[in-house]
Amino acid sequence: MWRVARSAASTFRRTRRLSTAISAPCIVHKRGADILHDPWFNKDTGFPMTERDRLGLRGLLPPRVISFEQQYDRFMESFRSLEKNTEGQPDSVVSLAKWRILNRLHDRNETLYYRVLIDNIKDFAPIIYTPTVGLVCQNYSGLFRRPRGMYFSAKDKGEMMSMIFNWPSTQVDMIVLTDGSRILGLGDLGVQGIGIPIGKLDMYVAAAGINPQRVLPVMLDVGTNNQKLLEDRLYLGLRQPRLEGEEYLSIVDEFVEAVHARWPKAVVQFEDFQAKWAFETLDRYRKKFCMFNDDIQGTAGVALAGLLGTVRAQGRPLTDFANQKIVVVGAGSAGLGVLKMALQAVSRMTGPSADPHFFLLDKNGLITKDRKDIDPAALPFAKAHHEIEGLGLQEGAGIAEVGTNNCYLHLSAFYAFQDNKAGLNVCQVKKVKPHVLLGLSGVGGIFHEEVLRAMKESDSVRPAIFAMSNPTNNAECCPVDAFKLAGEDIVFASGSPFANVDLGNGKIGHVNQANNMYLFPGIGLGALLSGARNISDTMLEAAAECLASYMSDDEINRGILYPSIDDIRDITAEVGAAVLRAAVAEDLAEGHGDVGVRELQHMSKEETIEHVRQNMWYPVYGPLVHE
Ligand SMILES: NC(=O)C1=CN([C@@H]2O[C@H](COP(=O)(O)OP(=O)(O)OC[C@H]3O[C@@H](n4cnc5c(N)ncnc54)[C@H](O)[C@@H]3O)[C@@H](O)[C@H]2O)C=CC1
Ligand SMILES: CC(=O)C(=O)O
Ligand SMILES: [Mg+2]
Repeated sequence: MWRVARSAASTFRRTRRLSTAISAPCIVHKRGADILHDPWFNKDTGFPMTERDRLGLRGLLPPRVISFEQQYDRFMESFRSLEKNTEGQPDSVVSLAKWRILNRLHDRNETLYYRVLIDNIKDFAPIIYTPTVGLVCQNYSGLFRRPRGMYFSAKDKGEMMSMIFNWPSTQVDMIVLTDGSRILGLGDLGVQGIGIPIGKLDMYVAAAGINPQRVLPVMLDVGTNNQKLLEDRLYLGLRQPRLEGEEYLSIVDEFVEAVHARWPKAVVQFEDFQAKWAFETLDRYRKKFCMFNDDIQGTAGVALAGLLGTVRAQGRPLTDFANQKIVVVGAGSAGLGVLKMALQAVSRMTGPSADPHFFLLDKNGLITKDRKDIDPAALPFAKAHHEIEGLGLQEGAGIAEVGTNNCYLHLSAFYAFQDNKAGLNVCQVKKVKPHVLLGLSGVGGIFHEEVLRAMKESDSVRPAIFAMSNPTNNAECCPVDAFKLAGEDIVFASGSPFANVDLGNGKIGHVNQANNMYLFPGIGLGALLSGARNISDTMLEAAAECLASYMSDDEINRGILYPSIDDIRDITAEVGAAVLRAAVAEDLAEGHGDVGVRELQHMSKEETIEHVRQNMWYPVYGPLVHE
């Protein structure tokens, strides 16, 4: 089941470029300046003379034709000089300046934008995705110049079925939807959360090769409970408290039905909903539509793949996963999603009477069966009295009012945090001696010095620390401190990117990025190309298994749990194929385009991967033909 082999991945990017160098003509319904102002078709100075004649562009551009490669180089030169010119300025200023220059290109010329994004994904993902996207959302109303995506608000009730036809593209394959209620670890950002669907869909184009003309970022604005935003005169969303209960659900229902009516085969990804609505909407729609919740389900698969990797890194057989003591800090949509999938994995390994060693904490500390008003979703992971009394633990152990006084990157800041002894009760880590400490709390710096030092006493020869909260400032700890305080042998992963740590003597502490970006593009693409009626647990497990088995033993031994982001298209092709095959095997597939189910059924695994690759869009200037 858990294959350990690397595909012929590294050759993929090169061959893909060659194979798409000649692209099919694209029909445009516009002429002249309208084309120049349409980022889907615009080539700027790259329009050849024949096209300038055909499309009424002669005279609207300077006479010299500049090649795609020259345009690419010119953009990269501008980007590099911006980097140079902003040297020494605060990180937030530099990050926003980089986001602006990329966003301007996105607004003007999508082909060039996606080419620079794909070719420089390692440098640009932190700008269009976490962490900078968080800053962009926080400053959205001020940064706003042009709309992107669609906005459905509580004031649009009864109108959504007609509004959906305002979207200019005839076909939509992927939709990412948020209500802005829990944006990364930044809380309720109301309409400003639209930056997240935009960033996620940029990753879909870059990683899964979804055609950018077929993606739709959506904001469902049902109000906000963020007082600061409600009082901000520039705030662009509805100035009203969030809708609740049936009122809220009726808005989501109406939107989902409108989408389904126009694009019945579109895959809908729910993103960054507060936990109660994340679970409720997943439950409500997952059997009716082809949808998934990325924070619950995508994160779970990525975390599980990483957790299985840590078992391999300990030199243990994968079945030893059932014996791992895992402390999860954060019992929201992400933390519960991870534990649910981990429990399923243990059950597959040991049978239905599985008794995993999971400990779950939320802001009120350790969750036990004594908890009053326990969240039903947390109940399967709540500890019974007899399970913890021997450890000297009790309900709420580790309870503390944790300030969100963020302390990252610099050890001195962490030490400052120690003055506030609140936070994760170090005794728990000392008493449990976990193999894995995994944070999905959204609370920056909560894995403070004492906690990290206590991980040295872990029962594992290779303890793992996953500080998965985003963006950077909300990470539970930074890798420099983790390697310094918990020991050089740890395996480390964070949700947002950090640099590897130089441990001296030529040794490197590898920093993994445990982010759902390694799975959601493949889940969406596999679901789309299979034409799945819905996205089942088996399809999600197939995605996680594929990621878990992608890394070689040598990489795992070096603490490398996930592929480089440079290989994101390759891993996405494999994950997409695994999801597609699972959909076919489960009889959920209906086929896509002119490839029917029977054809999908007859594809070998390698043929499926190749089929997925061949269906990835790649940015080149194709000939434009006026209708
Ligand atoms: N790396 C990745 O791929 C992903 C990371 N995340 C990150 O995970 C974080 C949480 O996301 P959700 O679960 O959706 O949020 P959520 O709001 O649903 O859950 C947060 C949980 O943390 C708990 N918590 C808050 N303060 C705490 C404290 N001091 N000690 C212990 N627990 C505490 C809360 O009680 C709650 O159970 C966010 O920062 C998000 O960015 C989420 C999804 C994917
Ligand atoms: C990565 C992601 O989905 C989150 O932090 O919410
Ligand atoms: Mg998310």
